[in-house]
Amino acid sequence: MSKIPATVITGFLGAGKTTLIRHLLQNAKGRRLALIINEFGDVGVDAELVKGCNDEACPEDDIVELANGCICCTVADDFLPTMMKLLDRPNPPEHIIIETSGLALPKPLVKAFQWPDIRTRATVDGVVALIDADAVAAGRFATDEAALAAARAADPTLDHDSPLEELFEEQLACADMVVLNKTDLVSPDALKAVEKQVDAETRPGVKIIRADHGAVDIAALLGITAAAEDDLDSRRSHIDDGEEHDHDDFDSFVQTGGEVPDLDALLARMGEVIATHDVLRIKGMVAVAGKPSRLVIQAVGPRIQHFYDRAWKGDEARRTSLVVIGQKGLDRAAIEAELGTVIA
Ligand SMILES: Nc1nc2c(ncn2[C@@H]2O[C@H](COP(=O)(O)OP(=O)(O)OP(=O)(O)O)[C@@H](O)[C@H]2O)c(=O)[nH]1
Repeated sequence: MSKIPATVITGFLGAGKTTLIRHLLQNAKGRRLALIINEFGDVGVDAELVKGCNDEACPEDDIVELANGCICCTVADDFLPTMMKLLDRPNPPEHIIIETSGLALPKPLVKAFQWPDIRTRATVDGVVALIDADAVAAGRFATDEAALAAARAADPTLDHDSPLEELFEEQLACADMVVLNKTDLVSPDALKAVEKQVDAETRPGVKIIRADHGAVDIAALLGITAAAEDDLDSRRSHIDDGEEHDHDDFDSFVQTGGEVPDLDALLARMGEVIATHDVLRIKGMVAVAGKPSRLVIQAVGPRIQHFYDRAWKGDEARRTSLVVIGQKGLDRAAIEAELGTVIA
């Protein structure tokens, strides 16, 4: 029996994983795909957006959400049973795509493919790491040496680099292919510098391809045949050295409310909140007063994007829900108060 290939899509918060997967589904060329989506924060925006594709390549039944925290920490409880269910279907998918949360370490997930129940029936075709070229060029993953020294002085047990840098290294070290995304936002010279920085973190021979809005040819992405689960030792991870990985370095919460009376006021306030509190990511759905459609809002660092995705359904409450993610110490009360002034 041939094994069902699975592709793991990793990459930091907002790198463009969902965008790439939507592109993949829309260009699946007749392949039947199943999707496992793991998201940080429980608003389920990614799954909603992917389901919104309404694509034959991946009907809603083939999209599974894993919302109980990061996939790397819930492998046994969530991921394995989900995989078994997909593999046990009378008509299993041709290829499984797994979107990890932006804070997940890919290695424990790849390791799960060594479990006896899975190993004979599925294989990791490839780990694809998405990189936000704009964020790398802006130095978001570089260590702020002064801040690190101060943190170590305050907590001598601190045993790793900045949490963002750690994830950047971790996700690239596990990759079989890197997609350098958001090339539209950086200059050619900056892109070359980013490529060099990325190349330094990958294993030898790993290909880096450039992309704009995750537009990568499905033939390049699927069918890498890496069997990554057989090659774990070459993929270095901080957890190999016995380091803990419990996501304590990040904080997140969901802010909910009613309608937003003035969208421009919300956008302006979000911009201020992101800058003041160094928020990494905000995403969610907004009920804008007087509008029949719901608004999807996305912020990655200082960049905020929004669009109306579909009409509110008759039985749906017109509510606003935003996931806010930042580094440890995020001032939730202050952010809630500031955003609360523009959400009813
Ligand atoms: N300018 C630009 N924006 C992009 C590109 N790719 C994605 N985006 C935008 O970046 C934001 C985040 O994209 P997502 O695809 O949701 O990122 P993600 O990696 O799935 O995010 P998380 O699941 O929260 O980690 C969205 O507003 C996208 O429209 C790109 O190539 N260029």
